[in-house]
Parts: sequence; structure tokens; C-alpha cells
Amino acid sequence: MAAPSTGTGQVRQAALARLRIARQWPAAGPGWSAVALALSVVRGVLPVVFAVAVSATVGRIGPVLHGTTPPARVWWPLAVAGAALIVLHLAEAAQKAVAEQLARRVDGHMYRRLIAASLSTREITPLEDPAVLDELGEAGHELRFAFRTPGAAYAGLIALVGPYTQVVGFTAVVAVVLGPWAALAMLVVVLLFRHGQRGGLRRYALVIRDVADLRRESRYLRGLAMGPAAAKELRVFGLTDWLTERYRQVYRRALAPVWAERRRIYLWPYLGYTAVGLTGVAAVLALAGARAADGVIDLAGLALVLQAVLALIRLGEFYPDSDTQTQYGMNAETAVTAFERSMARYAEPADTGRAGPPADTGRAEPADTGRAGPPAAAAPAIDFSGVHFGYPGAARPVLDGLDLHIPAGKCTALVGVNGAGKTTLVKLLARLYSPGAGTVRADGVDLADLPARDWQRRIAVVFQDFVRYELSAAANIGFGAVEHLDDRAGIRRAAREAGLLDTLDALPDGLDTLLSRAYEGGLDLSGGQWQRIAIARALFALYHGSTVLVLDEPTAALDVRAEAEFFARFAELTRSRTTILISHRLSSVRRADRIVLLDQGHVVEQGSHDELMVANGRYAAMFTLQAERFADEADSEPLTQVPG
Ligand SMILES: Nc1ncnc2c1ncn2[C@@H]1O[C@H](COP(=O)(O)OP(=O)(O)OP(=O)(O)O)[C@@H](O)[C@H]1O
Repeated sequence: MAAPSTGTGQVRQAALARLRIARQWPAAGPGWSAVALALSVVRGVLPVVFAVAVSATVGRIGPVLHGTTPPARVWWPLAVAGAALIVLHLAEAAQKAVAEQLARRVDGHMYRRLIAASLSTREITPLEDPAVLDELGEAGHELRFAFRTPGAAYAGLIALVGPYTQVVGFTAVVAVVLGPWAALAMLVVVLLFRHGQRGGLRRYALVIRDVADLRRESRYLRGLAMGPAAAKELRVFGLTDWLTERYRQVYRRALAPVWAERRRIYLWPYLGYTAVGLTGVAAVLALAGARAADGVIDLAGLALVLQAVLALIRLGEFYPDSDTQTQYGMNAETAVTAFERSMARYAEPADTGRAGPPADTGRAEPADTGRAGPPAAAAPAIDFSGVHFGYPGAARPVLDGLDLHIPAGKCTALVGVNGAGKTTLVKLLARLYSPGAGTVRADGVDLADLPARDWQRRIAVVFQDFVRYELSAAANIGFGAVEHLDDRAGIRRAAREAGLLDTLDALPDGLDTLLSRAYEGGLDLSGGQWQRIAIARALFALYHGSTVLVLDEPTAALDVRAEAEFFARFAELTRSRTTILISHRLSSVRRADRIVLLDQGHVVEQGSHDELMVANGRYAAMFTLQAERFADEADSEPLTQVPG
């Protein structure tokens, strides 16, 4: 975000940002907001009352000491000053409590907005766009900082009313005692100092925003060093020193422009404002002294104006209860709004309000056939026609005019070297991305014409990088069809078919065991057991209406026996489903009805295993190579063979 170049632009932008924060009042609660506002006004008025009462006391002490005035004339202003002080302290304590309440409410609302925006698109394209990721990272990061969240900004904005009420009160005091010009001079001094402090903070925050990518990298490196995910590799590969050094470099690079700008933003303006401010203050104090010497103002008046001037100088400073909060809270709110806007650009009309209650997000029943497109119960044929696709920012497309027919109710295997585009093809099929050109059709209906949500309900996928949810085993499987989470029989059946039921039953709480060691009583599974969970999840989706099954390296983490068992029952598990199997183990894919060899985003060979072997092309060469390698290994290591 570029800083506005003109003063008017800056004021306008600051006003708009405050307006956005103020607009959080429905989330904060109008009642609580009104209480906080009233307390702020009280906190603004009472210091002025205190100063007036103290001055009155000072003015009356002389006459009382000389016996010209009864002592009672001193007591009541003293009592007022004491009462003002006590109420001020009580109001401060009450305002802190109310501010916490306001902040919690607004932050809760902001988190809900962020989560809703993150989940608002059916495609994942925006979440891989670096600009959108920056916005998300910024918003999430600012929200995690408890002291400068939008909630803190909202509470801080209300708290601002206190000091500004004091400014008005003390300026009025100066006007009454010394006249309007002196009051105007003091007002200019206060606002100038405030502009120096607050405006500097605003510019400083913009510099910090400019290094968002470096801050993202430093957050990533911190997470890497402190999280469990990379703990093993960092140590085994001896990466700890490298990581420490890299973090130091990135941190310094992120801070360098900030340090450089600090001098420009704070030092020079500060010296200028101080010179002007001190001149103004000196003039007002000189005027007060001259008036007192002339007897125009009495001792009480002098005491009052001195207190007012001192208070006004203090009010030109930084407000710790408000300034950082409103500045950085605004950053978070701005980032959340920018993120929402970016996500909205990617959302299809039907996605609006997607992140609703679970009942809204569930998988369709098989009978749910009332929508456009192929009937939900029938496994569709899928056709890619002239499909082009490249990832954002990539130099070359991954798919470049792909034509491919995937027959209904059959198993099609996709093979090809690393990076050939197999997983990308699956992501397009699952409508996680849209093709740049060309169409993907299900039974002749362009997927772009179907609500992504309806289509995605019909697909069950075991992704290569499937998710390990830190939840119960039952939930991990039941997420295949979330609205059927209570189908315990179905979950057990899926676990059994994935070869996992005995393992899960043996856990301390059976299927209800929490699959995470981060929680007390939780347990972790092995890599292969987790993969079976992912398979069970996809099977559970099939029981509840999905008709397309995608298996991307579904057995990569399974042992040889488990893999053999899985493929022995493969035909039964996938019967009458349109199945797409991706695997580098050609001995597994040979059972597929059809095998498609992809290379650089094109189909280079396709047919049954036998047909491709007879054709003696690249598939045959790859298959023979793998078969020879396995034969060699089997010859040289006969004892490693798994029996049966
Ligand atoms: N999210 C992404 N952003 C940018 N480029 C990507 C992304 N995912 C994949 N690619 C690139 O797209 C190309 C195809 O990747 P894809 O994952 O589809 O290959 P694949 O055939 O499934 O490979 P593998 O056999 O290794 O799983 C690769 O060059 C990869 O670098």
C-alpha cells in the first residue's frame, strides 16, 4: 500500500481507517461500546475538574492563612479534587475491564471473517497466489498479536476520546484565563506534537508493510526451527546452524529499511515540531507570567493555567492506550479486508456464504439429483478437451492442449515421470483449479457450468499429501462424508476395507482415540497407518454417494504385503466407480482397464497393459525396466520376500 503523498490524503486515509474500526461496533456490542465511551469521557473530564479544584484550593490558601476567609472555603475544592482523583482511578480500572471485553468480541468476529474468507472459494488457486498469501499471513500474524488486534484498536479508538476530551477541556481553561489566542497557540502545539507522534507511527507502519514478504519468510523460518514438522531433518542433515544464520540474515534484511526509515520518520520531524512547540509554549507561559505580574490573573488563575499548559504538553505525546493499537489493529483489519476482496474475486456465485454451518457443507446423498449435470448415482465419463493450464507465475504451462477420455465406471491409471502433470490433472478434475483454456466435462457437462460444490461432493480423493487431522480416528475417516459422521457402522466398514480396523480397535479409546500426541491421551500412527486412514476416508465418501475415486499414490507408504492386499481387493473396492489411479509402481497399475502415459502435459500413449506392451513403446520400456529391477532384487535378496 503506497502512502498518500498529500497531507489531505493522509488525513483522509487515517479518517477512513478509523471509520472502518468504528464500524466494528455491532460486533463489539453497542451497550458495551456506550459504557466504554462514557468512561472515556469521564476520564477526559475529571483531570480538568481536578486541575480547577486544585487551583481553587491554591488560590484560597492565602486568604485562609491570613484569616480573611473561613477554612471551610478550602475544604470543598479539596474534597472535589480528592473525589475527582478517586473516581478517575475507578473509571480507569473499569475502562480496562470493558476494553478487554470489547477487544475479545471484535477479535472473535475478525477471526470468523478471516476463516470464512479462507474457506470461501472452492478452488485453491488464490491460496497459492503469493500476494494473497501475504495478505493472509499479515492478517493472521497481526491477529495473533494480542495487543494490537482490531479489538485492541476498537477499544483504543474509544479510549482516544479521553485524552481529546482533556485537550478540549484544558484548551478551554487557557481560553478562559488567558484568552482565545493563547488557547489557539496551545491547541496548535498539541496537534503538531500529536501529528509528529501519530503520523510518524503511521508512516512507520507502512514501511513495515513493505517488507511483508521478508517477514513471512522469517515467520516460516521461526516455525521451522520451533515446530515438530522439521525437527528430525534439521538435526539429521545438520541444518541447525544454516537455519540460525539464515534467520539472522532475513531478520536483518527485514529490519534494515525499518531502521533506515526511523531517522527520517521520527528524528528530523521531531526536532522541527519540538522547536515550534517550545516557542509556542514559551510564548503562552510568558503571557501568563506577564498577566500575573500585572495582577490581571490571580494566584488561582496562574496555578490553573500552568497546570493546563503542562497537561496539554503531555497530551501532545504518544498515547500508549490507543496509538499502537489503532495503528496496527488497522493494519490487521485492512489485511483482512484485502484478503476478503481477493478471495471474493475467485469465488463463484454459489460459493458466497460457503463457510456456513456443517449442515450446509455436506456431501450430497446419492438421491440428490435435482441439480444440473450428470445424475449423482451414476459414475460419469470424464473428458479433457484441449485443456491448457499453468500455475500462476510459472514460465511454462503444465498442461498444453491435453485431450483425454476417462471412461465411466472403469479404472484409468495415469503414469509418467515426476512433474509430468498427473496431480495437476487431478486438481483440475476436482475443480481445485480451472483450466486456462479448454474444458473438462463429466458426461458431456462442462464442470465450469456445475456448482463446484456439487461436483466436489461426487469425488473421493486420496491425495499424495493427504491431511492428518488432529482429531479422533472416527472423525478422520468420517470426514469423507461429514454429514454422516455418526455412521459408525460405515466408518468401521471403511476402516476394515482399508485394513486398519484391528489397529484402531486396539487403541486405548478405539475409534475415538485422538490421533495427535499434542493432546493428552492422544496417539500418533505410523506413516502407512495414516495412509490407510486416508484410503478409509475416501471409501467412506464412496459409501455416501461419491462416484469418482481418485487415488494419487495411495500405497506409497504401505508395506509390500499391505500394498498387495490393497490391490487384490482393488477391483471390488472400485467396482462401478470412475477410478483414476496414479502410481509410479507399474506392477500396480497393470490391472487398470486403461493406462495413460503422460509426458509434459500431453498424452503420449494409452491402452490396456497388454496393448501397451505389444506396442512396445515407452510404457513397455518403463515396465520392463521396473520388472527387471524387481527380478534382480528378488534374485539377490531372496530372504526379503514376503511370504504369501
Ligand atoms: N502448486 C504449484 N504451484 C506451482 N507449480 C506447481 C504446483 N504444483 C505443481 N507444480 C508444477 O507443475 C508441474 C507438474 O506437477 P504435478 O504435481 O502435476 O506432477 P506429477 O506428474 O503429479 O509429479 P509426481 O509424479 O512427482 O507427483 C511440476 O513442474 C511442478 O513443479
